[in-house]
Amino acid sequence: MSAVNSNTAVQARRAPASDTAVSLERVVKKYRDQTVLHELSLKIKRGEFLTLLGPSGCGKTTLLNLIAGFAEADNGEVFIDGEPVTSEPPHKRQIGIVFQNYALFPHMDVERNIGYGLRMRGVPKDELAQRVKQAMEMVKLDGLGHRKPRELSGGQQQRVALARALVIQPKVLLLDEPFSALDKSLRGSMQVEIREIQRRLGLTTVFVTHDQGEALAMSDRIAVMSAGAIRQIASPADLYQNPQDPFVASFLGDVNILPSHYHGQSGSDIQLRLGSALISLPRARLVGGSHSGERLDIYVRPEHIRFENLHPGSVLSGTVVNHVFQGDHINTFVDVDIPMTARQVVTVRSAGLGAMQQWPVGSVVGLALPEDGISVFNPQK
Ligand SMILES: Nc1ncnc2c1ncn2[C@@H]1O[C@H](COP(=O)(O)OP(=O)(O)OP(=O)(O)O)[C@@H](O)[C@H]1O
Repeated sequence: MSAVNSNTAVQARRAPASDTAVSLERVVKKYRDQTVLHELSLKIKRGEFLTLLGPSGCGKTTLLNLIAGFAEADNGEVFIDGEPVTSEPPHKRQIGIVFQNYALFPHMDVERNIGYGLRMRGVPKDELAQRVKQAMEMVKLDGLGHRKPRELSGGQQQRVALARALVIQPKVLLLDEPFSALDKSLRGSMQVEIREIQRRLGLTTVFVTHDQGEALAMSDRIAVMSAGAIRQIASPADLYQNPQDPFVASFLGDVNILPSHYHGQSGSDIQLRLGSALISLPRARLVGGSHSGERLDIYVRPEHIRFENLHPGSVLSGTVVNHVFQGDHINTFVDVDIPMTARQVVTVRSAGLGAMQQWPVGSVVGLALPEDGISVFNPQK
């Protein structure tokens, strides 16, 4: 047998490398009598950029702290690279972290801040200097090595924090709301830069934010959290287009909620009564089951509704009450009368100025709903 063949044989006997970098299994975290995470399970793939998105207080930072080792689970297990680390202290987990306030050491200059983790690990001086230099180049901090944090801009401080996290060659990078102290334009460019570095290094990254736009723009997958649980985890496009939960649908982008009633089924379609109109949708758009006459909420995003000349078959009709110019799109508010339920204002989003010119305030319009881009939820379930 040749050397190559025997090598192959050895590899074949080995278990295939898992594509899971971090795994949490039924973790529970309590603070006194408050349960902050409820038997939460999550698998983070190697090299992916995963975002924890949710409103304030839903448990995002707590989850990050369990991965980092700053907090210990009351129940359940945390694995990194397949090894249980639930009781391991933070310094044994090989994790890089960028905190919201960066947490730089004020008395150390940039180089010493970045080299801190390597000094703690006893890395020899020459190698340390080399790695600090590389990290500084990567985050574009060349020439600022001898400045103290107070002599840096917010964006530069963030670069130091990022370099300090990257220089230890972490198994996982954790980012806890790292952009919140930056102004809007800097935030956008740092998002792009961090994502480029992360991709180049193939670095498994967990990012915490409560900013939907940031999550949609940056992530391979988003885990939407509320009240200590993950409601849905999927790619940004899938979450936006196919939410499986009303909370997810309304947390990720604007949505109109139209009250309807289940009418019946025909083949692979369901029929809903919306006011006096009967509409047919693919069965797959309804999340959960329903019975005849039961109330169902139709969730439709503003950009999926179309204006039409009012005609007897129009699903919805209403009066334009306002146009709001937003630069790249216009939001038009239409006061809609849904017979047998209630009047409500529906938002329609369109690109360009066409809708504003064609349907001035006061116009009576018809509104068409698409089959795609609609989700239907049973509010009783
Ligand atoms: N050390 C602690 N002691 C007691 N309660 C805590 C502690 N840390 C967090 N909590 C509580 O746990 C819950 C979840 O907090 P956590 O910081 O994880 O939420 P979050 O989603 O990160 O919120 P935010 O977006 O505001 O940072 C909150 O109700 C919070 O008050």
